[in-house]
Amino acid sequence: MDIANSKAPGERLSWEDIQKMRYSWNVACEVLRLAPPLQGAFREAINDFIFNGFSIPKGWKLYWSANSTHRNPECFPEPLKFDPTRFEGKGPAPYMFVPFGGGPRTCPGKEYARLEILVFMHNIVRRFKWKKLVGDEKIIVDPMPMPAKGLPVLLFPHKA
Ligand code: HEM
Repeated sequence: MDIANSKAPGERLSWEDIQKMRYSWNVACEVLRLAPPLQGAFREAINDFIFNGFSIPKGWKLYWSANSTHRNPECFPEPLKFDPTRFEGKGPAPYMFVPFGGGPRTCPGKEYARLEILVFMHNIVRRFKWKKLVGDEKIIVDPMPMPAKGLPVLLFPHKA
């Protein structure tokens, strides 16, 4: 809220403001951890190798899963608990938090997505209070996670 409160009505966010929105981004990361938009992707083994005692032959198709990595208690203790503080300080070790993939094929739109998410969060908090119309709405995966009923909300504009 520090950034939201520092802006005059109608004043736009600057790039510097975006860099300071650490807490908002930690919240967004925790959402991306529990409901990664892309569940994972395929790779092809370019060599024979052994992983966790399994022998993987060259040419096999492999699936890396963001979802199972993000819910692995060795990576994230109490994995089902929503806790944005996990991303404070250095945050998770490399390749434990992979909503945008990792390595040479990491999502090239990652920074643009971060910008869009933070600008959206800023504007919705700044302009509205809201009330969810479906209390315990489930998330369905088809193939991307989405609220089962489309997340209907009532928006209440703040008074100017
Ligand atoms: C929250 C938003 C987004 C998420 C969670 C996301 C996630 C991902 C993931 C997991 C991959 C696969 C990485 C891999 O195979 O290792 C990917 C690839 C890709 N993403 Fe995104 N993405 C997002 C937004 C965007 C945006 C905004 C753009 C473009 C403006 C974009 C463009 C791409 C492209 C072109 C690839 C293919 C890269 C390659 O194969 O080399 N993404 N994304």
